[in-house]
Amino acid sequence: MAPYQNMEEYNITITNDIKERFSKIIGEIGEDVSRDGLLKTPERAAKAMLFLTQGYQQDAAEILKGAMFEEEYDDMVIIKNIELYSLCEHHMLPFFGKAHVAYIPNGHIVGLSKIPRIVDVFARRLQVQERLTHDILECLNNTLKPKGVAVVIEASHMCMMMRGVQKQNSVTTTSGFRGQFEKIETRNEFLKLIGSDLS
Ligand SMILES: Nc1nc2c(ncn2[C@@H]2O[C@H](COP(=O)(O)OP(=O)(O)OP(=O)(O)O)[C@@H](O)[C@H]2O)c(=O)[nH]1
Ligand SMILES: [Zn+2]
Repeated sequence: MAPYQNMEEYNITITNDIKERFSKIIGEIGEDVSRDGLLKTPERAAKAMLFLTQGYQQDAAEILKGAMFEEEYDDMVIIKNIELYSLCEHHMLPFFGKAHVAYIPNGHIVGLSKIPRIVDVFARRLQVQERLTHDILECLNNTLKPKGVAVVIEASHMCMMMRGVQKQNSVTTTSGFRGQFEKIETRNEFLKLIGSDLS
């Protein structure tokens, strides 16, 4: 950031830099970068790439801290079917699916929308599904300090669908449990409520 005056200047410089690199790639795969339909493609692709990786500029803990409220509710809170789109760090191809997140408050609840927001913060980076699962889990555990937290992600990986092993129907499930969710009954109640076949 140091050589830039402000965030806007930084964004313009980065976008132009990525745009030039995409232009080169498009030429190198055998396309004519100057044909009408492709004229704006390097810039669009640069903006799309920056959108899909905007999580690097965001702080998930700060988002949670902005909407934590004292409340004596100590049953399970579940937000299920949170759609997510991420990029696998090996091929930079999308993986997408659903996250199911639960926590048991310990004096504080969090604004509901903040859970999907932090899922997006971590999903909009280069990821593996396992780390994405743990990033969400640890952020909630360390920031909200609940009695328990659980995260399940079910996702399909384009790098296994449109290339490589080319399997169209395989779904990868990852999960993480902390605190009271480490007890089998609590974990099973959560898995039952999200309709998972893991229980
Ligand atoms: N564990 C894990 N693996 C992933 C994820 N996304 C992609 N992969 C895998 O990363 C691996 C990279 O393996 P490599 O052998 O280095 O790459 P590759 O030659 O392109 O492998 P293939 O996909 O089998 O053609 C592949 O097995 C992918 O399926 C993820 O989120 N988690
Ligand atoms: Zn991949």
